[in-house]
Amino acid sequence: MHDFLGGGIFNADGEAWREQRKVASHEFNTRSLRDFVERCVHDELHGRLLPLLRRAAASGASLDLQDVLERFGFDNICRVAFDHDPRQLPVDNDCTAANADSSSFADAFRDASYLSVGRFRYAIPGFWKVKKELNVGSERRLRESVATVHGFADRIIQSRREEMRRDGFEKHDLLSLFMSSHGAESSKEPLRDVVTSFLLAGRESTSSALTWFFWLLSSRPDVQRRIRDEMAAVRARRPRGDLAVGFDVDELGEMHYVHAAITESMRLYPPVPWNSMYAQADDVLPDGTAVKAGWFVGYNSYAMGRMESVWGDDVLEYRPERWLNPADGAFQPGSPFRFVAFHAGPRMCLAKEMAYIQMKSVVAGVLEALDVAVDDAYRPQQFASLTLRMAGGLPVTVKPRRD
Ligand code: HEM
Repeated sequence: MHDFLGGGIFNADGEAWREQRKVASHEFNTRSLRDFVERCVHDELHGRLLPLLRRAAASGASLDLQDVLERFGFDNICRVAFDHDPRQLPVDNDCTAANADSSSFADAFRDASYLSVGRFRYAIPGFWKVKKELNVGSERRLRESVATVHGFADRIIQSRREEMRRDGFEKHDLLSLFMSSHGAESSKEPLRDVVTSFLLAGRESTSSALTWFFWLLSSRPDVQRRIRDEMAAVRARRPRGDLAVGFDVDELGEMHYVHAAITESMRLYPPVPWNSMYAQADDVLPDGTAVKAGWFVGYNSYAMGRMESVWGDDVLEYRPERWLNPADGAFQPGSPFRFVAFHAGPRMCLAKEMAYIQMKSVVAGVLEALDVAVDDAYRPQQFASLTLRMAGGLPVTVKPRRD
């Protein structure tokens, strides 16, 4: 993975990492970034995703919802991360609109992440190092993919530098925010690592969460009903004559049941199903377990979300209500050390709120207009790369909403 991310801002050591995380954490929480994220999600949802689903509804054609959501996620994160539009979702049926440079970047990015993870799957650990030395097979393909990704990121950084020299720090995307706090002329490699770190973190995470969510929902009309009732109640609170399309961030914040339904789905199907950390120095965990320098420490969010001792007898049941306060129906998050889908502690996901804005917008936008059906007999096979995906995708049919 390190070859792919390079030193990675989030892989830096000790003090340097703490400082970088502080800057990033501040930027992720600025109002201007929140507004920018809201705008990007709104454009991609109402300009591309919903029109594409409506076209599928009109033609009756089945489509792979996982693929569609991954394209949506990639377009979206590229805009948020560096204000670039790779156009992986077609606009008005025009598939040729996808930018060719961006498409080869998207393919290379996907290949690089799968091939990097593949290094952990060898029967002889470390065998990939031999292949890397000889530059053969998967290691040769990985080197080529990484070169494509780096070349693309370098072009983005170069053009942003030129824009900034010309127009000043005008933009609100993450790369621009980083360049403005670190200096636009700082060396290319750390900035390239910023771009790849953000893409890696944001590319498949929300699409994985949404794919499993829509599959679960397809067999739970009761949950779908409650989501639609909540959306209708939020709309009803709008001032008369306010016909704005979609929901803004404040309205999404009022949707406690939608929040619970998505969270409950991630408990059972966490987008990052396992994770591991490398100890740079001897350490002791809070429960007294000693960890030696050079050890890997892993945790399995998928297994933790299914432990009876943590969640109770109904652990395998999809029950959004477990996240709601029975008194007022408000979402109650609980400890991040219990629900670890976003990790917990100092390395917790920086973009959790941003991810929820994106996911809740999609859920509300789709369910307000459409019915999404999955064949009852369909049993998705899990495929864990960096994220938990469905091996054969999620074939769905879409219809205009009936009720
Ligand atoms: C449902 C969606 C998401 C889930 C479940 C999720 C989960 C996670 C997890 C488990 C980590 C810890 C990884 C590790 O330490 O190895 C993480 C870190 C991170 N995530 Fe997310 N993530 C999501 C969406 C996003 C999005 C959309 C972004 C946008 C860029 C993002 C940005 C980050 C960043 C920058 C980190 C690194 C934090 C650090 O190491 O200090 N995530 N995320």
